[in-house]
Order: sequence, then C-alpha cells, then structure tokens
Amino acid sequence: MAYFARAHSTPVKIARPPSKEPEATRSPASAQGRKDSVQRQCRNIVIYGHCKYQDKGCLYYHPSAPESPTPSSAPLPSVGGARPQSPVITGALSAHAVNAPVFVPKATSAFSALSNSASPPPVTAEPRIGDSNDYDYQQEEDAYQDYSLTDGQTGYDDYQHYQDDTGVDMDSMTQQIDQLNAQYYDRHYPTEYNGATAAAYFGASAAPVFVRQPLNYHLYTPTAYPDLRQSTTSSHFVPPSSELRHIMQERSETIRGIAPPGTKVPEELQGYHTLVPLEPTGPGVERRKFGSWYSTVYRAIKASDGLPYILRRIENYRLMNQSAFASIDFWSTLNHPGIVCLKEAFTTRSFDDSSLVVVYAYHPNAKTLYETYLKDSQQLSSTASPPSASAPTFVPGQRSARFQSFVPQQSSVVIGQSPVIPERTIWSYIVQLATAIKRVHESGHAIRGLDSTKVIITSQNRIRISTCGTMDVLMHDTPADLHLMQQDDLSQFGRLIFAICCGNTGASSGPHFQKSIDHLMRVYGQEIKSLALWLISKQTIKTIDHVLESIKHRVLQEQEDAFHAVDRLETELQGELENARLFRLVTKLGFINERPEFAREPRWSETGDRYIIKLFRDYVFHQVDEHSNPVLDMSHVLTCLNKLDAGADERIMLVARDEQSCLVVSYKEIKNCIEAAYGDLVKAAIASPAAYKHR
Ligand SMILES: Nc1ncnc2c1ncn2[C@@H]1O[C@H](COP(=O)(O)OP(=O)(O)OP(=O)(O)O)[C@@H](O)[C@H]1O
Repeated sequence: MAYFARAHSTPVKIARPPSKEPEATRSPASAQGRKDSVQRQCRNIVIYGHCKYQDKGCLYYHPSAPESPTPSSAPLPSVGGARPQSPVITGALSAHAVNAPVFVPKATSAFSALSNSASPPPVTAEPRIGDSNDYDYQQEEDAYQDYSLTDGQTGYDDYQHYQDDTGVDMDSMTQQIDQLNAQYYDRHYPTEYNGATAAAYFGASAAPVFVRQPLNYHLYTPTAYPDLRQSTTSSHFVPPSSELRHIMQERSETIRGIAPPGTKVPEELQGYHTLVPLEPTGPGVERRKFGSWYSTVYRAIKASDGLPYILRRIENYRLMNQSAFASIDFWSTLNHPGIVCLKEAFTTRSFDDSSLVVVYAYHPNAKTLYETYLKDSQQLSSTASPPSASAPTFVPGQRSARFQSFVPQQSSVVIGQSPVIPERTIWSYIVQLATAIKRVHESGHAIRGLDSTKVIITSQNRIRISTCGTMDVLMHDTPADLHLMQQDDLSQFGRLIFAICCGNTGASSGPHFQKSIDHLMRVYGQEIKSLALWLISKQTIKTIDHVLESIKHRVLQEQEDAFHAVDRLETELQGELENARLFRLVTKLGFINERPEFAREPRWSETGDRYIIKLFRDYVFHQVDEHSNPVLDMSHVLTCLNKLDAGADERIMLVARDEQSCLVVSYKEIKNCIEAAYGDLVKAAIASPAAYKHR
C-alpha cells in the first residue's frame, strides 16, 4: 500500500511519550498567527492557479500568474493531516508512515454538485472497499470547528488562516467532504435524502457554503434521554435492564433444554423433534383434563426452521371428519398480541394412540395465571381438590371441567392468602383480554375456554390466551350457537376477574360469593367490582363493545404504557449495537493477526508497518502483571477497543515482545493500519472467485 513507508529505524530504549505535544513543535505559521494574511500569497493560487474568492473578499495576495507549482505537481494533501501534530514514534517504525490515509473519492453525485457547484471536477479512482474508513473524519470534524460558517468575512479569514496553519487547501478538502457526504447519503438515503431534499431544507443559496459533516457512526454518544436509557427501575411492561437481560438469558437457556432421561416421548413427530413435556407426566402423576380429554403440553423443535413450538396433545381423539380442522385456517391467520398464535394441527399415532396435536407459538418460561396466582392458595385450601380423571364431562359453553367440581369451603384460607395483585396489573389484564376477545368476536368466532389455566403470562404484565382453536376442533361435531358461545366467553371473563382478584377459582359462585364481592370492593374498589358482576350476570345481553366502552380510560392508560415499553426496548436494543460494533472489530483483528501465509511477508515482520497491529493485539489482550501473570481485565479490553474504533488521538506505548524496543502510536494510527490491512485481505478475497463465492 502506498500509505506506509518502509521502516528504517533500529530498536531504541523504551521511553514514555510526552503527554502533550510541545509548543515548539507547532508550525511557525501557526505561531505567527493571523496578522500577515494580506502579505502572504493565497494558497489557492499556489495549488489551482486561481482563487475563486479573489474578488469576494479574500485577504491574501493574488499575483496575476501563479508562482508556485502547478496543481499537477503539488503534493496531494493528506485529508487526515489537518492538524500540525506529528506523532512521537520511538523505535522500529515511523509514525508518519502510518498516519497517511489518502482519500480517493469514488464518485460524484447530485448532492455533491448541489452543495458545491463551483468545485473543481472530481478525482476519479478505482472503487475501493472501505473508502469512507480511509477518510479521517475526526480530523475533519476538528478542522470544521475552526471554520466559522456564520461570520461572513471573519469566517473566511479563519478559513484562510486555517489553511495557512495546516497547509491543507480548504477548497479541495471541502470538495472531498462533499463527495464523501454524497457517497454516504447515496448509500444510506438513496431516495429520501437526495440533493433536492437538501436544497429544499437548507435553501439553495446555502448549499455551496454549508457543509455537513459525514456521520461518523463509530463515534458513539448517548442518543436517548436519561429517563429512556437503560433503567434501574421497572416500568409497567419492562423490568429493570439487568433483570430484563437475566430473563432473556433464562429464556434462551430454557429453549435449549432437553427432557429428563427416561421421559417417554416420540423421537420425531410430523417434522418436530426434541419433545419436552411442560407438565408432569408418567405413572402416579395426577392427570389433567382439557374438557373431557386428557391433554399434555410439550415443547418441540421444528426441523424445518429450528424454532421451538408448543405441541398441545389431546389423547384418544378420533377425527371423524376432515372438516373438523376448518377453523384452524382462521386461527392460524389470526395475529393478536393477546392470543398465542396457532400454527397448525394434525393427528398422529406416534404416542401409541390416536392423538390430536395442535401446534402453537412457544413463549419460553410462560406460566399460567393459575400457576402464578392461584395454585399456592388453592393448595392451602383443604378443599382445593386437584383435577381428577372423574371430573364431569365438559359441556360446551361452560367452564373447564377442571373447576366445575371445585367449591371452596374455607374461604378465609383462600381469600386474603393469595398475593394481592396490584390494581394496575388487574386493569392491564382486563384490557388485554378484552381486546383479544373483541378481535375474536368481531371475526365471528368465540374463545371457548377462558380460565386461569388457559391464560399465560409471557412477560412482565403481558398475558395471552393460550388454547384458542383447540376446542373448535374437539367440539366440531357438537353444534353450538355462536351468540351463546360469545356470551359464555364474557361470563368466563367475569369469573376469571373474580378468580385472580380473590385468589380463588370459585370466588364468583357458591356460598362465598358475598365475601368475594366484599373483598373486591375493599381491595380494588367499585369499578372492578361492577365490571366483574356485570360480566357474570345472566340477565343482560352483553357485548365486548360494552366492556371496552366502559373501560376506555383504562385502555388509554394501557396504550401509554405500551408505547413507553416500546421506547424502553428500543433503547435497550440501541445498547446492543455496541456489542455488534466491538464484535466486528475483534473479528477484524482475528482475521488480520497471525495469518500463516504472511509469515514471511516483510510488512508483517518487526520492521513492517503491520507489526503495530500485532503489538496492539498484545497490548489489548496479553497484558501481564509485574510477576508475569496474565491480566484478564475486560474493562481494559473494552476501553482499548472503543478508543480504537473511535480513532482517538491518545497515544499508547507498544512494547516489543523482547522488550528491547517500543513505539508510541495513537489509536488513530493503529486504526488506519487495521483498515489498510483488512482492506488488503478483502481485496485478496474478492480477487479469488472461490473465496468470493463463499463470502
Ligand atoms: N404457548 C405456550 N408457551 C409456553 N408455555 C406454554 C404455552 N402454553 C402453555 N404453556 C405452559 O405449559 C404448561 C401446561 O399448560 P396447560 O395449558 O396444559 O396448563 P395447565 O395448567 O396444565 O392446564 P390443564 O389443567 O388444562 O392441563 C403450563 O405451565 C403453561 O404455562
């Protein structure tokens, strides 16, 4: 690469670099300041042979003919070299050799033409991967802080002096920045952000003067307000950041779990494998019933996409008519956040019987409302008999058979012993269920099974109805009136509210009904009590629209909390960008370092410019303490990588492995080395058709 000079120095004694560049190293032009601008020749004349500002207030001397080298013989200024700051290098390498990224514009665009119509014609060059990375944004940013855009004459004066101080021609630099801008926006905003938009936004007259900096998306600053940033407090739907991370990791672990040894499950079932029962199975275990059927829920992985699903198996189901699956079409297309997605249904003999299997989306670590709020208090109650095989036959439109026989006798044990669910949570559940019911009813269907075992909590304060569609298949042969089924949905909804508020599945019936009413009134107030009573009442014709009308202010609150959750989660996601960025950086280092094919390459040897990368890798990852023990300091690694990614000017001392020489080099220089080395690798990979094919 042309960017680097060959090394030519010998090992030197290790010495710490001075922390600041001494004043003496600054250019005399800079020290002299801005007093002599009128006497000095304009640099645009030196480089271009003319100055377009000559008649527009340029304070410099403009001879009639150029006295200096022609543009073709003038050296191309290093765009990155805007500051007269020469890195201190001691030892085997020349830092100047490393600090010379040359910007070669790839193409011009409409936007660049718009923003600087008077610019000289663009330099064309072969397209290069990582063009924009070769360009030193940071120094450009610094440069433009010195360039006052608003001061008119003063701004131009600063501009010229800046040019004098640095030896960089601002016109050419402006042109290059315009081109970079154009490349960037062409790439990222091909249609929305074109030249026309820019002109409309900034005003056509401002376009030639106003130069926006290209976005340096490697320089991260917080983008969210503090109240949206990773939070230590819990919001309604989103737990604190650390807890959220923990929950997600637990879910990920759960998904990868397998069944305990000895569990009897089919190895493969209609394209699903790795079945894991989600409820106790086997001899001696109390069997649960789904209506009149025994059912078991499994998690399984689908071979075709590798994703986990729920298989709800209904034992001993005989499919009499294929039309029983007609409703599956509807449920599998229903997409509502309050309903677990149904994927497909089939019958199978893989369990050594004839089973119906209904496949649903899997929500890792979900728990039913019953398991969460009611199970413990039910078990405390001496009469809380678990569901048994002799449970009454399921009657369509009635509650799950599991609770038909349940009559609490010691209400004092039940009521008041369950955890009191905050009122806000109860309203949140009510709103989520009401909107789910609304969607199903307006589509001409019914939920058919809304009790505390058929509603799962999938994340903080988020619930979903888990078995929609299964009952439609099971009860296909039994004619049922849609209106009655929908009325029954609402009654079950009311009973569910009673159950979770009172911690008792039978709270809405039997001798303890009055106590339940008192409890509701005392703990939650009139509004919830009235709603629950209205839902279970038999006299009125109810519709879900009535319910939603009466709770509309609660729906608004739910919507606000949901939007807050979206904002919070987006912010959490933003943080993950950092991980990807650092991972890419480490990957690049991995690609570059220790490549056997470069073992004999001079550029990778101790006198080659790429030796820096090797030493930097040692500096980041192979630190040792004074006893030569490894230092495994993650924060050191993160700090180094962040500074590297940002191309910071800070210098570090890299020491050779034999400790006989060292070099002092800035992160920016190391970054340039890495970009160049990686660019070479990419070029080589693209040049090889086989490698390119597998990229
Ligand atoms: N879609 C799902 N994603 C993740 N877990 C689920 C899903 N559906 C159900 N589960 C879990 O599977 C287990 C069994 O579910 P099921 O619906 O059978 O509840 P249950 O309390 O056993 O009810 P029943 O008494 O009718 O058997 C529960 O722990 C439930 O949380």
